[in-house]
Amino acid sequence: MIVDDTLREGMQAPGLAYSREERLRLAGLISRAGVRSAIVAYPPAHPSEAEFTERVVEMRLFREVFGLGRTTVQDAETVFRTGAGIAMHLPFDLGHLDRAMEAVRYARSTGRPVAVAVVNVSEWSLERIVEISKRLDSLGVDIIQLPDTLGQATPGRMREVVSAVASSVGASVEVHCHNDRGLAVANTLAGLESGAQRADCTIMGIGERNGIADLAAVSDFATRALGSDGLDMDALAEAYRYLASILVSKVGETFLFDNLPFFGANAQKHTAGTHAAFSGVFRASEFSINVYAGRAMVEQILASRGIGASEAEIREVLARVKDESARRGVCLKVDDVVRIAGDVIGKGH
Ligand SMILES: CC(=O)SCCNC(=O)CCNC(=O)[C@H](O)C(C)(C)COP(=O)(O)OP(=O)(O)OC[C@H]1O[C@@H](n2cnc3c(N)ncnc32)[C@H](O)[C@@H]1OP(=O)(O)O
Ligand SMILES: O=C(O)CCC(=O)C(=O)O
Repeated sequence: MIVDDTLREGMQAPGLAYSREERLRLAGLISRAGVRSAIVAYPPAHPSEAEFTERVVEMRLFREVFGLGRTTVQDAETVFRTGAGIAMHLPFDLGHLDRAMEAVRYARSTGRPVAVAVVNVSEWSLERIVEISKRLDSLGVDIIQLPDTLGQATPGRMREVVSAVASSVGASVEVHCHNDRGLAVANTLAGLESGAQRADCTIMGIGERNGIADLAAVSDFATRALGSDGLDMDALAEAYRYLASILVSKVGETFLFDNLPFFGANAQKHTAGTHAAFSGVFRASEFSINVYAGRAMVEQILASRGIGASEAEIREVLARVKDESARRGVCLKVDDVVRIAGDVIGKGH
């Protein structure tokens, strides 16, 4: 099954933030193409994300709607309140696995569908991935997602990981492959051939850094080779055209080159706040700033400009950055963060 991630992962593409109207129109076009499952937003990031998720649930655009959050009880509650299924990602280190499992247990207790991402499958040992997957399976999660978060896997590695997990669990297996080495589609297809029933994809393959697997390519393969229900390609083409127009107007034509593996600059940019917080795993020091920013990202941006701020000031700057990005439906620049910091820090003196 194709799982659309354009509405959530897509908003991690460098330079992109949707307005509410753009995002709703895009959701309608994706639904009209016949996509049945979608991860639509990250509700714990900002009230606008929760509100959008609620709206998509109410509109019944997809058979399954998921909101994403961390493996914490608080994030699971926030997603639960939207009416959506609860998708959660593990942290990028394995220090607090028991706490993460408690949050998964809580999510399961709500009765909603639960998907959990065992992140970073190109980096962790096969034994560890299988062990964690079995623990998740014993808690009764519906979907175990296997993301190649850093985009470093090969098709052989995805085959190995997916076969090992799929043969050890009863849950459905979903793949989510990043494109840093240009292998997102190949790795996703390798996952589908090895026992994954579900694949996360985005229109034009957009997403964090230079994105994930392209939806049309994966859908075409799934239809031809695996006998999946096909999508309406004419309707899908309209969604592609619409997203291309958003990208050109908001990011500019440079996006085309910047998003290439190897040569483009996007592979060195982060949008996800949680990535900036794990700087030992994610090394980029350039940021695309929207509602997905976090405290660590703001702190790093201010430090790069030699601006010191207290914890409370950083939180206040972050809240204003997110509000402004959501209100204007655009990404902010580093200079905007500095301007906002000037207001916040100035106010306190
Ligand atoms: C693999 C993926 O790409 S999954 C998608 C990730 N997407 C995003 O991160 C976008 C949305 N993110 C956000 O809006 C923000 O990062 C928030 C709301 C989640 C958190 O914001 P902040 O509280 O300001 O924290 P910040 O982003 O700086 O750091 C993330 C915090 O979450 C913690 N964390 C990250 N992942 C997890 C997890 N799975 N379970 C528990 N804690 C986690 C980090 O350790 C860090 O904690 P700390 O603040 O105690 O250091
Ligand atoms: O859990 C998810 O749906 C997303 C995970 C993800 O984006 C990643 O690990 O790259």
